[in-house]
Amino acid sequence: MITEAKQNKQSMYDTVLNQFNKTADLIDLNPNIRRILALTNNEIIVHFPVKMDNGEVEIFTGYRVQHNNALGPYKGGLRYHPTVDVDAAKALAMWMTWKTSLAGLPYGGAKGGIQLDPRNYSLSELERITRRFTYALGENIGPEHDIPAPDVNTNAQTMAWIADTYMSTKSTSERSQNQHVVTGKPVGSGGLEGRDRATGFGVYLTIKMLYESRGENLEGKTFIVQGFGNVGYWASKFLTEDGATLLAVQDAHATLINEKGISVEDLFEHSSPRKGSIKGFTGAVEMEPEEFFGLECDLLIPAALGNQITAENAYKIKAAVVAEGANGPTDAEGEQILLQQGVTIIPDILCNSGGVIGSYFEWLQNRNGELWELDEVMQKLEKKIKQVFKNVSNEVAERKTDWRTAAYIIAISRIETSYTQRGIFP
Ligand SMILES: NC(=O)C1=CN([C@@H]2O[C@H](COP(=O)(O)OP(=O)(O)OC[C@H]3O[C@@H](n4cnc5c(N)ncnc54)[C@H](OP(=O)(O)O)[C@@H]3O)[C@@H](O)[C@H]2O)C=CC1
Ligand SMILES: O=C(O)CCC(=O)C(=O)O
Repeated sequence: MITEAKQNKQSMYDTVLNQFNKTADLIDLNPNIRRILALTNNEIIVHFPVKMDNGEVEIFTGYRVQHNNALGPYKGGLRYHPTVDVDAAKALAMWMTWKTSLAGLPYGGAKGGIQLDPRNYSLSELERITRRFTYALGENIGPEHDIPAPDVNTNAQTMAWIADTYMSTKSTSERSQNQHVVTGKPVGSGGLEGRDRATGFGVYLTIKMLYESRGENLEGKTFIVQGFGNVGYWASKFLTEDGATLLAVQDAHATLINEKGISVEDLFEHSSPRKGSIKGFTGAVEMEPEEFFGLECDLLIPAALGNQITAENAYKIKAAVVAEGANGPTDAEGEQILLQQGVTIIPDILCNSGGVIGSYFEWLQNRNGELWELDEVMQKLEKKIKQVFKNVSNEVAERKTDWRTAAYIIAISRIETSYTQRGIFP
């Protein structure tokens, strides 16, 4: 309902650079490392033709931005959305670098996608578009070089097409060694049990841990969620199973409210066959989209696009906690207002890091020829997320600062240490 970056005064790229510069000043980051991290390593733009169902040829533009690989291969999702452009991909790639570093994963950061609205294409057109995009990217991706994953409007099926296309470019004997060129694949094609819910689980767990650190729990807490896709659905499911109540949901087509609580499973059943849209759900009523952020609730979860919380709406927010399931949902001005209002923001690079941690497990599973069971995955995920949360929480306490600043200090300091240890910069 609210549109992304371009229509806002600040772009996502402005938002991430602002966050980075603030931290670089705070930690007195080595000036050479600062110059490197303020730029992206590679910005790949490909144009490729695809034959549509009606026989006509359409030309698409795809992007892959590789921000930094000081800590390991580039890692990050692919987004299919009309707002995808090089600036959006640059911002999202930078967030991946901070996120993988914060989580202590042996990865750098990348992001990309195609500028299109998938609703305008049939499934077979989307398959052909994805396969041609993969060919066009060529060796710019690879299992030890740059490993894509799902993001907005892409899913396990998209990843299966990419893996299949990429592997088909290899000799028969090398194919199986290339399965980990993407993560988030379907279980049965090298995918990891639990990767589907990993991001939403991380969102839930970080919220739960925050409340626990204050001697509270989720029982009786009310929340609202923007975006009811992979992240919004799974986060809502885990939260309601632990006693919280979902009051309102917003997607690109509707904003729904039910003060008695919305059934997450019923809403999911309703939305799945409708290409994800929640519109028309009878277990809630439609409300004005502009009133969504101002609803009385304990917790707000933006789980859709970037730059949604801005100077125009932040002052309306009543929730005491904002848990960033989405990447970059709060711009610099929005954040300033929230902090002044005493709102705790669980920052994206911590809150939604369960996804890339799950991807790391899938990558290891494929690399080592193993099959991990769901219980094992969820236990490992929980342990890792708790560890990352604790690190940030300690930094918050030590520095007496907000959660994003604390998370950025850890993430950027780790990259600085790596460059320094390698002796590149005195
Ligand atoms: N998938 C993952 O593992 C991870 C995702 N993220 C981030 O989480 C966010 C959501 O990703 P994911 O759940 O995978 O994406 P999905 O494509 O599964 O879902 C996106 C959701 O956002 C909604 N949405 C899109 N545009 C708007 C808008 N203008 N206003 C309100 N709602 C809107 C969509 O509604 P509709 O269906 O009507 O278009 C849909 O409900 C993104 O920021 C992504 O980068 C972060 C880490 C990992
Ligand atoms: O799973 C991954 O590799 C990355 C997921 C992603 O795009 C993100 O965390 O924003």
